[in-house]
Amino acid sequence: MTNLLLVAGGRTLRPDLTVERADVVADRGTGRIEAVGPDVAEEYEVDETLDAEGCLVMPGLVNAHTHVAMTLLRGYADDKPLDPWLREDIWPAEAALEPGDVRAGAKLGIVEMIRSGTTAFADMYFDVDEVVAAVEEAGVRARVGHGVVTVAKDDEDAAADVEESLRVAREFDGAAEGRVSTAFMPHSLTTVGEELLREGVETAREEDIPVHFHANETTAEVEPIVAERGERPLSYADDVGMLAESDFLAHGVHTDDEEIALLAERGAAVVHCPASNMKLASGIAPVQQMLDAGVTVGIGTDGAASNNDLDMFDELRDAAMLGKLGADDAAAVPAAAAVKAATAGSAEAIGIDAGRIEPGALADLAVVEFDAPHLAPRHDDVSHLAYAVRGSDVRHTVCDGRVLMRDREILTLDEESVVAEARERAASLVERAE
Ligand SMILES: N[C@@H](CCSC[C@H]1O[C@@H](n2cnc3c(=O)[nH]cnc32)[C@H](O)[C@@H]1O)C(=O)O
Ligand SMILES: [Zn+2]
Repeated sequence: MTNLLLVAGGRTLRPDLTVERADVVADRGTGRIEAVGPDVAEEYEVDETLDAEGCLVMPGLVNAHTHVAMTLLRGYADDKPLDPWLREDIWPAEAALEPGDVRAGAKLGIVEMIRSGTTAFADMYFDVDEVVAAVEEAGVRARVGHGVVTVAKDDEDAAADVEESLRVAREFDGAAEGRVSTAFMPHSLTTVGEELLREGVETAREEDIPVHFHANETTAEVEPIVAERGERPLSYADDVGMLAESDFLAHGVHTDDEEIALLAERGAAVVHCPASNMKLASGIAPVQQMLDAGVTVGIGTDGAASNNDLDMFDELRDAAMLGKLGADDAAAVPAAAAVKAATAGSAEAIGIDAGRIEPGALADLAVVEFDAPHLAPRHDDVSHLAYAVRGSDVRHTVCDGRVLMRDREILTLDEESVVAEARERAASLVERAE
């Protein structure tokens, strides 16, 4: 047994975003790409082959910000701005969530992601052991964490929430044979009090734990910080020490020139969530400006209740479209930039060594079929990835050198029972919540 997987006969998206005829050999032992090239099939003895004839082999998409178990709340409350949506609908429903619900919702979301070619995600939620169990079973990769909210909690509960986030970050780092990594995850700069935020971040820094949080998502989140502190939110975040190179923040919609310069200087990444920003009418992130400044930009779906799906192809199209609208320039966020953000950019943002097809990189791949009418003719594969491919065009998904979906059949989870359980649990959750 060689333990090698061959992805044969396809065209391959290279790190420089060019496309060439090339096979890919992945080592299931190391989980890494062994070789890429037009003739590598002849050089290796492999024991498993995936047919990619007529397909494009690309890095697995990386969903750099989500709350995966929120699939159970998909379509539960729509058409409201962020603050009332969270306070009146989402948080009360989440208060009724049981650990088994989080497991079921996470599995549903992971099935959806595997189907649409996403191989890794960053997740902020609670009952993180359930998310980890789902990741382990499904075979995907994730950076997970417990979201801390201290507002409206007494001192003891608030401190316990911070402690839980640090505990989770310590305990699960390296789980699922190394496919799980972690971060300390204060929910946002306005939902976590300053003292506990500083303490938590300080501990995270001492222990080399990355920090992930929501920031500058709406003006309603920016204004109180400016009013109270006389400084912009990211200047405050910098002062707290949460803009290190390992750190990544979700949204960054309302960021000014100085904040963008600060991000570029410190090396913290921004995860752009265009669908969520449109749906909650949060605003338009200055993505092209961030890219021009040298900020690492990834893309995320955010939770399914504000999207309402976890299809990263939708997301990267939205990123390209909204980037143009926001910059008032059709040349802004071009196809290649959007594809890069959803792969290498997201991988860099959340700190995993994936998102590019080259020897040595993690063997996380999506094989996209180009046969459908909406993908004809085939002038430019990268254009299609940004503007025309849908998640349902993904034929095979590979993570860590292991095939998770072959010919649209998920091998690691029983899709039918995952969907059935999620439906049942969502129904009783809503009953309990109301
Ligand atoms: N420990 C916290 C939970 C925080 S998890 C992260 C939270 O982010 C929420 N969330 C989802 N989407 C967004 C968004 O776009 N902005 C801010 N929060 C969001 C999500 O519903 C979840 O409650 C508690 O006890 O309430
Ligand atoms: Zn979020």
